[in-house]
Amino acid sequence: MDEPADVERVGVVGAGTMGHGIAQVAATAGYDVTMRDVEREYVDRGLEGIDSSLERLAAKGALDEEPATIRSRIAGTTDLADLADADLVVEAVIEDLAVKRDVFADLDGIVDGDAVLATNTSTLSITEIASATGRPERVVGLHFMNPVPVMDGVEVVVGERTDAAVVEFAHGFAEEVGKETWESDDKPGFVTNRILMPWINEGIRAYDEGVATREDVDRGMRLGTNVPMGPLELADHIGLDVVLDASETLHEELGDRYKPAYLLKRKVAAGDLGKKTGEGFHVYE
Ligand SMILES: NC(=O)c1ccc[n+]([C@@H]2O[C@H](COP(=O)([O-])OP(=O)(O)OC[C@H]3O[C@@H](n4cnc5c(N)ncnc54)[C@H](O)[C@@H]3O)[C@@H](O)[C@H]2O)c1
Repeated sequence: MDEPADVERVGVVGAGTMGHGIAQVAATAGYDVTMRDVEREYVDRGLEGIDSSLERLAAKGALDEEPATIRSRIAGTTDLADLADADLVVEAVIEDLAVKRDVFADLDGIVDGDAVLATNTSTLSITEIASATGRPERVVGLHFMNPVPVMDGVEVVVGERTDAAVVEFAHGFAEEVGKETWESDDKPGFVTNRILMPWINEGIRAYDEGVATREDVDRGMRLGTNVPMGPLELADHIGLDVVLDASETLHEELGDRYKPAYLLKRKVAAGDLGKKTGEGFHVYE
């Protein structure tokens, strides 16, 4: 099973920001999808997120099928065993190595030995996650970008033992769901977050040290470097807890130039996690 066209069912583990986006693009491409989270409430929130995103895309004329037809291909569950018949599973649970390794060990015992197991990790080692399974050659990084239905790219991350055919499969699957790809070796943060996280942390420090207002830190980078979002608004969009987890991994692996900004840690401690809690560096209505 190394051809994306042979995939019938895609399993997604985690129904949060990334998981429900991945489920949506897979179903839009015609795959049957089973999406799992730990609580029914989180599964339902993910399904609601998919419904509203599909409605928005339909209103813009961006879908070839009715939202209800796409949605009928997605099943939500709290039982990992319901992913047993998946040919590909994409994991998008919290950015915690121990949690991801547990999920992969469980998946390894549930899904067919031929199935590919992919992780959406932002910074963690594909090789360390893969070693929790008995099939490290069939484990690969499929790093989708946020928001998944909107962003054009997927980073394919190659672990120490990932089979070349599985790397090829990962590129092919991402293309099937409408994305362009690039490839990174299994090094902390891969291409994107190795470069993005220090940029965000430097934006936070610049604001904290009084270089400019938060609005002008974002405006300066938007207008001055032609990026769609400045560092503070991008951090809010990603989720400050996700930014802190990623920054801490990079700091641990790559040293002091990756140290998370003090204010980032203070905001996360206060529970101001960005758009998802209504306040991060900016306030959201
Ligand atoms: N947010 C981003 O911009 C972004 C971008 C690229 C990659 N990522 C990565 O994607 C992954 C998910 O991030 P997110 O932003 O969607 O986080 P999130 O907090 O929105 O969602 C994570 C979900 O995983 C669920 N979960 C936790 N343990 C689980 C388990 N054992 N089984 C099933 N579900 C479980 C949680 O209940 C939650 O709903 C992380 O590895 C993150 O680093 C995030």
